[in-house]
Amino acid sequence: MADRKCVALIAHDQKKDDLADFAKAHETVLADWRIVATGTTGGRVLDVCPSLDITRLKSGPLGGDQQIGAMIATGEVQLLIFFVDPLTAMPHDVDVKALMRLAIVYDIPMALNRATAEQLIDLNPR
Ligand SMILES: O=C(CO)COP(=O)(O)O
Repeated sequence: MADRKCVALIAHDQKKDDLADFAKAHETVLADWRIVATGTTGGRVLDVCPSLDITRLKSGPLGGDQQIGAMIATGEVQLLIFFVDPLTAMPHDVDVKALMRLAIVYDIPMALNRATAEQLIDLNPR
């Protein structure tokens, strides 16, 4: 439904289990959102929450982060939940930074770890 807000879900490889667990724990709340996700992350979340309305974009290193950044710029994404791995070098680090930058530029709520996501998921009006 077009009137539902849209959340973007992304997790780096070492954080995908954690994001899938987070999504399962908040499945009822997430069911009220439209969801976009980078390719692999979206697949992992759908494995545990098959009923969720998730649009899978490209994988992060292949442009998925940039797709979500563009959706933030056009006002299509209102919340970013991105479980970042700070201990692994990423070939697409510039894309990750660009995505975070656009979330700041457009002043949307952005959770970069689970503790913050746990706070935001309940605060945001749906
Ligand atoms: O790399 C990512 C974010 O920077 C995530 O992409 P995937 O969900 O496709 O693994």
